[in-house]
Amino acid sequence: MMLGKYQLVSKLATGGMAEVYLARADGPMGFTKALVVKRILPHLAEDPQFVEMFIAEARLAARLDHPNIVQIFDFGEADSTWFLAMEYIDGLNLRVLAKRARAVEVPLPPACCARIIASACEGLAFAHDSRDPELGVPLGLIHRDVSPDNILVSHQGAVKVVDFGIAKAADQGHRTQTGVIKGKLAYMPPEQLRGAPLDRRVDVYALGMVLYELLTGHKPFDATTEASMVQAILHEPFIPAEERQPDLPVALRSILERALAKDRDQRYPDCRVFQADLERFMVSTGEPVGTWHLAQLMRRVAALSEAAVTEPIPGYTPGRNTPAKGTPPKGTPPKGMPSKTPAKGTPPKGMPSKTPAKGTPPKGTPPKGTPAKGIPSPQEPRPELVKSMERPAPTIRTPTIRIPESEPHPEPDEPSVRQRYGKHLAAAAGVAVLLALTCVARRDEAPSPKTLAIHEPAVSAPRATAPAQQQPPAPPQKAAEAEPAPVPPLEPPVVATPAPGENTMETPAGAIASADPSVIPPAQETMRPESAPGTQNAPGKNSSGKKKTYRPVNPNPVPPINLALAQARQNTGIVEFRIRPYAIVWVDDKLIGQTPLTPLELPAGKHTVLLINQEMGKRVTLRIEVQAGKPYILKHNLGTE
Ligand SMILES: Nc1ncnc2c1ncn2[C@@H]1O[C@H](COP(=O)(O)OP(=O)(O)OP(=O)(O)O)[C@@H](O)[C@H]1O
Repeated sequence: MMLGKYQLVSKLATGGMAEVYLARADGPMGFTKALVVKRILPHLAEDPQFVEMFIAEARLAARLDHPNIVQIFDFGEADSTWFLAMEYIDGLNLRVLAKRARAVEVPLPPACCARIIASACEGLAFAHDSRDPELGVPLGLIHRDVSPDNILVSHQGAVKVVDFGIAKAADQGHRTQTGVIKGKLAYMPPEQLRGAPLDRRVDVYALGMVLYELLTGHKPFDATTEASMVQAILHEPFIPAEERQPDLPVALRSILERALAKDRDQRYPDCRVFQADLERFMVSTGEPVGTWHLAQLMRRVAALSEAAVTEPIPGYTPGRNTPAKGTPPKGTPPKGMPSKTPAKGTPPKGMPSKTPAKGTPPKGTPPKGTPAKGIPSPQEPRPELVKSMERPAPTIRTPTIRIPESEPHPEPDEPSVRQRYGKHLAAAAGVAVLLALTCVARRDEAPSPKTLAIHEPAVSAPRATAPAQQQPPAPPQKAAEAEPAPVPPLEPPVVATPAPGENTMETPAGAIASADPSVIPPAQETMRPESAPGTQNAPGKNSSGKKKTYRPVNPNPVPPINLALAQARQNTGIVEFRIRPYAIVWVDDKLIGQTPLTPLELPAGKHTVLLINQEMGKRVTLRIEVQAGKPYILKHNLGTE
């Protein structure tokens, strides 16, 4: 789906007033860029107050250029709604990070928690100190909605504050309704609940709440209702963090006491002073804790989460018992699982994608919670890269491609349906009350090397694959360990004659499927490398030695793979992706799109394919080698990972 000039690839989250999408911008000469597009929820797009708030976010956030604040690229109106385009953060928000860490029993080290909050302090302090570029006067900008959802940690360990949606500059005070509470209740200091004028200390308090949660895994109050939460924030002392976490360093207890003081005069006066205390604590530990350490933490959590999710689930029935997004199945032993190769780099560079096949889920609407109907059971075969060609090929060869490690990959956040504590405080006699509030995964060590079996498709006519389908696939990891050989090129392709209604994605290893037209998307385009026809270039490079770029080919209608091949250039091959149940596909760090996709034209040579299924918590890296003039079908069942 397009929004303005942006291709929306998949939804990352639905917030209180907007939807957040992973998106891609395509430019001339194959230029592409992955980014995030945030657009006002349809039912709010006609509400002038929300539109104004959204536009205010754009105006304010666009002024902020700081490493700890998500950068805004663009802002505009399209399809009767407003949107923001911003930097894509390849990582997790703190809510998800803490949840996943808990699920796999990876403690968040106090020093790492301090590092995260100190970095967020730095970003917020920058915002607080920002000045009008023309007048030079302080803007009086405060965030007012700091929460674990609005602080992101990238896989590279960068900490970024997002969502200045309700940020308010001092000079905009007249535009804000008196008594309206915005932000998330649990993170609001007393003065915000009382509807008092706010200053930067509101963000100090909220950050203190986030720190408390990171350190203890709990909120400082045990309130179960909004009213009791308000009561507790206003009048009750918070539960001492050491009661929740007895071994909490004393210095951090003191820091929490000061950050969470009900009386803001007793609180840190600003985020810089707060940050300074956190930095002192980190220094006192005698160990450095920086970006690299956060990246390590992210990798560990991601790796264990992935391992947990991929553990065979007793009684698992695809389509019914699918574990929650990013949540390891109950009973999965989290300890002792192998850690995975660290993620490195950021994949977000995109390239044009394709149109979904008939009868397949549309882009941006991945199946919720459960795999698509017909997903193979976990016992079913490992991924296959199956070549195809329009002739029967009765024999099967299974050379393997070793996949030495996982590559960095984006791990889109879990879609969150959060409550927006939106509205209406009735402030009365010092006690305000309330509220109509609503709206709402690498490898540290060498992982088991993955092997991608490349089968010379033994495909005869429509249904010649039955015997092979009954064979369980050989464990590819073992094969890889035994054969750490260089990646072999793929064999000449074979395309099977389709059988009506056949879905070949479950075909076991060694058996090539048929090229069922129903799974070949009638997409609008494939990709073609920007290199001179007929030239043989180094893998990943064009004839001038520069990094390859890609451009869409085959305008409407898009041919099936064999036709795409016929139109391909001499030094390229065609790869079709058949991924179960679906995945966001990156090739060579370029975002392709979400399956189903039309066949992709790739330069001959080796390529890295990254498959991400956020709902299943899966991030799989595959290495493939493409030969010029040949079509391939990359089959992978994430359900059997
Ligand atoms: N630039 C980004 N890169 C990656 N993920 C992002 C980005 N911006 C937002 N997200 C994801 O989307 C979620 C919601 O974002 P955001 O808080 O900006 O939306 P919102 O609609 O303003 O939500 P709310 O107003 O309810 O706080 C974040 O928690 C994060 O997981």
